[in-house]
Amino acid sequence: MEQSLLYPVVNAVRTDQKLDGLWRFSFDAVGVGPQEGWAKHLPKAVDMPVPASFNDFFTDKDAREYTGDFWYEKKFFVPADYQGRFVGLRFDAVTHRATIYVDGVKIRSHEGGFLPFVADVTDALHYGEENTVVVQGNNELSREALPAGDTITLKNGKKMVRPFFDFYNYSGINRSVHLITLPVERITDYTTDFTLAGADADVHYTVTTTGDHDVVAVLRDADGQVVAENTGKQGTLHVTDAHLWNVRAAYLYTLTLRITNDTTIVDEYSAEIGIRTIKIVGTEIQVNGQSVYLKGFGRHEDSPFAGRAFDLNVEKKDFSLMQWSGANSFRTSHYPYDEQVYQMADREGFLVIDEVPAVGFKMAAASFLGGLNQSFFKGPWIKPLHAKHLDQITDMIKRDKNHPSVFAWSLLNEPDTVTEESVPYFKQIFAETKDLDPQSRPRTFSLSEDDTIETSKDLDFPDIYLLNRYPGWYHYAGYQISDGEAGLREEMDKWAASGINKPIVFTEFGADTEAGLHKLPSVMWSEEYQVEVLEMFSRIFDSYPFIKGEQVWNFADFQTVEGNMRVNGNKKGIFTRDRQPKAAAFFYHKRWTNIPLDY
Ligand SMILES: CCC[C@@H]1NC[C@@H](O)[C@H](O)[C@H]1C(=O)O
Repeated sequence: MEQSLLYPVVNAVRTDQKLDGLWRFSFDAVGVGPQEGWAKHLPKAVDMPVPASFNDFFTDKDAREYTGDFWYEKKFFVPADYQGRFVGLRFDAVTHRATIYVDGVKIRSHEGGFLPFVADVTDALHYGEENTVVVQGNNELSREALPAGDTITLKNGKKMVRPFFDFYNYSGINRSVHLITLPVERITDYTTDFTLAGADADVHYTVTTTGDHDVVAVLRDADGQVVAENTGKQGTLHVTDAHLWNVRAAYLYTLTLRITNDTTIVDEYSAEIGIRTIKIVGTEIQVNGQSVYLKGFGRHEDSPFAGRAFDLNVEKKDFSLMQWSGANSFRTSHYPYDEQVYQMADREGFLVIDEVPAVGFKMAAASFLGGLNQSFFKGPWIKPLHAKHLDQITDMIKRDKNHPSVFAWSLLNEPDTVTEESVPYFKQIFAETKDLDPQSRPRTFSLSEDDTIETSKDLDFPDIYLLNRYPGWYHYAGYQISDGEAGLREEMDKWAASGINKPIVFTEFGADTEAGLHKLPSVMWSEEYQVEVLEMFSRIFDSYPFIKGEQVWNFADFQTVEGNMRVNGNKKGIFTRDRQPKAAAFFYHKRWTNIPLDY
């Protein structure tokens, strides 16, 4: 668990310099790096952009599919006047694990390819001189790490991953690297929670610091006017006539936390916050006491050239298309996204299901890829896996807890929940994560086709049921789709008869579609057929009042491993990978712009 995951800011007492750009890069297939001194300097290297996945820059398959250790190096100057401050290198994400060296000195390691970590380099730097940072990365998969998979060795000695999940194992320094300096006595974390009282609101806050000086909290409205302030490392800011943050009607205040020593500012941290409440009331998802219906997408951080890298240009385009489609929500399938995504969602009033990469926890997927056919939760890998799973849930909530857009935490995607062995695992992880979120937002996970109201052993745990269902594609497809609709209606009737008192959100449904393929009457893979599948699901969503959301799979076509069921990736996108609309995009533009928020 990281000590601080505050997003870097620049002010009178904090600095943030991005080290993005071209780094030196080298594979290390035979693992000679450590003994050959690569921690100090890479003997030979190519230029590699950061942030970016390295895979798609290469033209030879050994390089694109490379599995194992890889090394990055960057020289950076450290001003003399940084001495006496905390100096850190913040990696927004290195996939899947990394060890950091400065001038040959090992600083730390980190496991988890989709969450940030800070290397404290304060005592390792040469101040007033140029320094060298080296990153030893690794992208192997295993059953005891997230996301789950296998790494095999081919007869030619080369390693290869076999993911138990359906997105390409893009690897590298996928998000920005920051050189940050902070005061020695500083703010390391803060929490916010809200209560509404008529037109007023109370902002309950706590602040964690490294010292004993007190903290002043100041809240400003969108016009920069102070609306409340309080002294104390915890307290309540009372806001008269509060302007609430609402779905697709965002309003953001600025919370400024300051450590002062008489007149001097020791440290200061400001962030945008949205005053809103999230509650599950029976089968309703309520924002500020109003029921909301989720319209939107499962997504991926995925685009041509830079792979899984965060790209602000792509993100801006994606939000523009989501707004055009009439969406109001998305799931960060299947891993926490770059912090800037949540900042955009805060500003645009989107609701976000925030998900950790606990994907592939189902041997069926492995057997689909030629793995074992046993209960995933019975394997010897479960103990080390659980530790990493808990660590990544903890850091995801620590990092994202103050975003008004985040309304639920998804702790797994499509795990095996039909075996008795899964129950103790779920019981433990849900118990351990119960109090991590000061706002006690719903915790959930998605249920695959196998995990129904009759077969799943773990239905007591989630606060919302997320269903991933594929009649019309993986079964009852083509001309048999009418059986698929009948079957899903039968399942929904069973949920209805069960007296469930929790909301259901469909977080995956759809059909692979080759853009530009048209057929009358339709056939599978045609744009016309994708619309028929989505129309079928829409009829069902409109038939059951406890269905409180539809997040179609997927926003855009995305890269996967190669396979006889993938045509250069997963083509279930409503948009193509270069973000052009298929017919289904116009279907949703029409459907969602005519569905009211409290549908
Ligand atoms: C039947 C499982 C469906 C599966 N669910 C997880 C997603 O990450 C995949 O992309 C999706 C698919 O195969 O399209």
